[in-house]
Amino acid sequence: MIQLRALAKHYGSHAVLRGIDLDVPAGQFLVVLGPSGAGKSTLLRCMNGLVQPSSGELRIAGFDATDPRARQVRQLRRQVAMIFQHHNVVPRLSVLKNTLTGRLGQVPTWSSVLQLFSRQDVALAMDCLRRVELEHKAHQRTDALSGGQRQRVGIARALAQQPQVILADEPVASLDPKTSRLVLHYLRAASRELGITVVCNLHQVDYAREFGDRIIGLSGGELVFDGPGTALDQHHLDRIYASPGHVPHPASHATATAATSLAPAIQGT
Ligand SMILES: Nc1ncnc2c1ncn2[C@@H]1O[C@H](COP(=O)(O)OP(=O)(O)OP(=O)(O)O)[C@@H](O)[C@H]1O
Repeated sequence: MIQLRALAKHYGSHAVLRGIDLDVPAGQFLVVLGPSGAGKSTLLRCMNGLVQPSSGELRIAGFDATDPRARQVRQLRRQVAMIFQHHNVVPRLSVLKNTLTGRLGQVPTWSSVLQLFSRQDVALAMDCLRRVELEHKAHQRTDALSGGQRQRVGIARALAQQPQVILADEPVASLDPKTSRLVLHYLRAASRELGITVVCNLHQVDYAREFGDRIIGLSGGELVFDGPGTALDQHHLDRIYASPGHVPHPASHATATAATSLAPAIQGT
């Protein structure tokens, strides 16, 4: 589903991604760990065509994601949904309308401009809201929801797009542990039940272990770990968060350490 070969990204002399090789099969829930500045967001942005790699190959959902032509990028983005840390929902719109915006790339331009959605689109959006247990909020304004509920609307909107891939960039960064686990549960259900490939950037090691089918660790733009959560031991964490020559961001290192020590508390929520 996703293939990267020697993928590199430089900003001037700053190498942000240094030759990443990766194959992600359909339906896998892949977690990307790494300290602040490791290149996690840049990797996701390359995957949806927001950032042009400097060199290397990147194929995703059958598209060449390094092809900058507008039509190619549009087609790629139909298959690749994004979920952001700050959920990016439109507060004044209803929950249902926000979810329906996931259909905009799939409907003719005239109906997207007029925001005319078919009965099938509305039924699909309601089904997506049911998947995140928010169908009872469909007609409420989105700004009446909590942060966690808004992130669930963000997931419903991504599902309404019927993508092959969901890219989630720190989707639980500003949520409490219980809500975070709920949001990750819905994302994992999307991969298990709908076969959607999910690539999810996280700062919390425990969530990565609990939810990821597979974890990769980035450090200084290099892939330094690739395996299941059970194989991710302290040695690997040291390599990811404090590899030689890399000065870890204090906050992200603290998050990794704190998350590890929070394990029993989180299990109980
Ligand atoms: N448009 C840009 N121009 C110049 N440098 C950039 C640009 N975007 C990202 N960078 C740099 O690339 C590096 C990696 O950034 P990126 O956002 O991918 O890291 P990250 O691992 O996602 O960090 P965080 O966990 O803090 O979000 C950083 O040093 C950042 O400053």
